[in-house]
Amino acid sequence: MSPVAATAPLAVALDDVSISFAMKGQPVYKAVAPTSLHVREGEFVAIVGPTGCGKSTLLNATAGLLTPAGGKVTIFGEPLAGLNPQAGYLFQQDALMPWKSALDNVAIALEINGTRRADALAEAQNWLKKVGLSRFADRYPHQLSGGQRKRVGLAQVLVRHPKILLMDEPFGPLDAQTRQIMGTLLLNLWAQDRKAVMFVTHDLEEAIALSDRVVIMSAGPEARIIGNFPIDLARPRDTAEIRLDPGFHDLHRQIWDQLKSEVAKTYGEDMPS
Ligand SMILES: Nc1ncnc2c1ncn2[C@@H]1O[C@H](COP(=O)(O)OP(=O)(O)OP(=O)(O)O)[C@@H](O)[C@H]1O
Repeated sequence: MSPVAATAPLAVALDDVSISFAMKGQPVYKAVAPTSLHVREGEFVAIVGPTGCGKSTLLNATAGLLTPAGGKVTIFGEPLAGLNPQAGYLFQQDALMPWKSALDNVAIALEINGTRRADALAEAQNWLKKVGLSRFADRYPHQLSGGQRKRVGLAQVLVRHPKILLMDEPFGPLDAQTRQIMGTLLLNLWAQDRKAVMFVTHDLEEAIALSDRVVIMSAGPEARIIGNFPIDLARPRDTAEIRLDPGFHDLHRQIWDQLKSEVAKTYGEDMPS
């Protein structure tokens, strides 16, 4: 059981979802075999698995960026048709516009939905403050560090108040220390209104430090979810300090026991013993 109440409404229900890719002149690639994943309102779920297994693909199906070959995607009880309007998506790569300041990059997320510019700017300023960047509002992306650009990216997604947050290796390019700082910032912001989160990461420690539940995907092709580990560590958490908790080590050992055999399948004989 995840620490989130089993009675909380379902934000995302993937039921027997399978995903294939057709490429010219090649057999259809069955990336994801029928698999199911339910994420409740207020639940933070991390998805880990070997490289290329289909983690991003599953996130893309939830975002409505691709249509599954089979199964159902249901968002707050409604079948998903087209793009998921409830979801905010944060990718590994920055999605910032280089010709706009940090403030404008956040404000534009509201302006494209019809918010008046003055209101959008005020709200953007408010979010830059929440991510600790008030003093950098006028800077352009190339004048910001990697961690600062991630903060702008986070503000750009959260300013729209999505009910579901889809995060695909969002802190991947950052150094280990900045990743932990970003993790703690994310948890602090998340604690304010507890969105449903699906967080893809290669980093098992990061997955445990952040989430209520870690799910494991098997190696592809025909990957599916094969492990489900509730993370009952106390909140609020500091993502650096929680790693010193004995409970953290127990969870890491249990989950890695299952994950390592999937990782080994991906690397075959190249896997160091
Ligand atoms: N548009 C596409 N066309 C063809 N194959 C694709 C496409 N997108 C993904 N794939 C394949 O589907 C599989 C799953 O890809 P996906 O990006 O979801 O994996 P991942 O688990 O997120 O990988 P990583 O951890 O390396 O980011 C891979 O074998 C990939 O090559």
